Amino acid sequence: MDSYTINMESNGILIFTINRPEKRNAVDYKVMDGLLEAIKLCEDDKVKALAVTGTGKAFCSGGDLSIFHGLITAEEARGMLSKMAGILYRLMMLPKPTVAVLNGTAVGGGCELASACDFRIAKRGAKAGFIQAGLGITTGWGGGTILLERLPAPKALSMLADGMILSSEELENIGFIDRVFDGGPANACNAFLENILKKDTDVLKAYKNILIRKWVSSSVKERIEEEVNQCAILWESDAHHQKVAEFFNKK
Ligand SMILES: CC[C@@H](C(=O)O)C(=O)SCCNC(=O)CCNC(=O)[C@H](O)C(C)(C)COP(=O)(O)OP(=O)(O)OC[C@H]1O[C@@H](n2cnc3c(N)ncnc32)[C@H](O)[C@@H]1OP(=O)(O)O
Repeated sequence: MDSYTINMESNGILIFTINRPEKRNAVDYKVMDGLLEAIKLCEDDKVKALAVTGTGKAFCSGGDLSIFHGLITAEEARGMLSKMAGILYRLMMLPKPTVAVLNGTAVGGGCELASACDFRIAKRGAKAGFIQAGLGITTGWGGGTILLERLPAPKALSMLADGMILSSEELENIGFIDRVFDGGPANACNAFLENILKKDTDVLKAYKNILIRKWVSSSVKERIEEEVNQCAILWESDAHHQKVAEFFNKK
């Protein structure tokens, strides 16, 4: 089974779907490469917007712990964190509208992936939370820096530091989710983007470029690199490795 699919819809939406439902769509290196492939495909003028979603009952459960648990030292973790942070930076800076379609649960790095998109819509009943703090680390893919660009600081900081998993309605109240939908993710995504898709691609790019210029001038890239380093240092702590071991021992 492929770890991801990429589909071009006739209305101009390129849909990237993580297809690892048996691991709740955890991100491994193949998924990272798939995201890069989708970002590259967005250079085509036919693509007006990018949607990111997941198969099954989860959107994304963050990094694949069965693989990344093997990264012990800060140096080992830094390579993986830095790779995904670079991808999320490119996703954030994509000069086209992007939407994360939360078909279900998003935790940890799954929330970082969602944050890197311009918009987030969630199926009613979906839950999401930046659970990293409870694992003895911070966000390590740049998601903390990105979230602080999306939400007012107190809201972003409470999501990050509380590390709570919130309901779709709570996430909408806090401003993390732009719309809660009922029914299928594909229809919801089309409906959410309907008016945007009617506009000229150059207009959409111009608006996105206003944001991109702001992020470049406020050194988002450098701030993300600092976040990666900070997380790498916490990663090698016994507290972190113990928490991950506890997740697997719960079975
Ligand atoms: C590493 C990068 C870092 C960052 O920088 O942000 C992070 O992402 S830290 C966060 C890492 N993620 C987690 O800690 C989440 C772990 N998963 C869960 O808490 C739960 O699975 C869930 C996402 C809330 C879903 O719960 P539920 O629907 O009840 O499913 P199960 O728990 O029974 O899981 C089913 C199946 O999937 C495997 N699984 C789930 N998440 C991951 C993961 N992140 N990595 C690897 N495998 C994962 C889980 O082990 C189960 O497998 P089986 O027992 O073999 O069926």
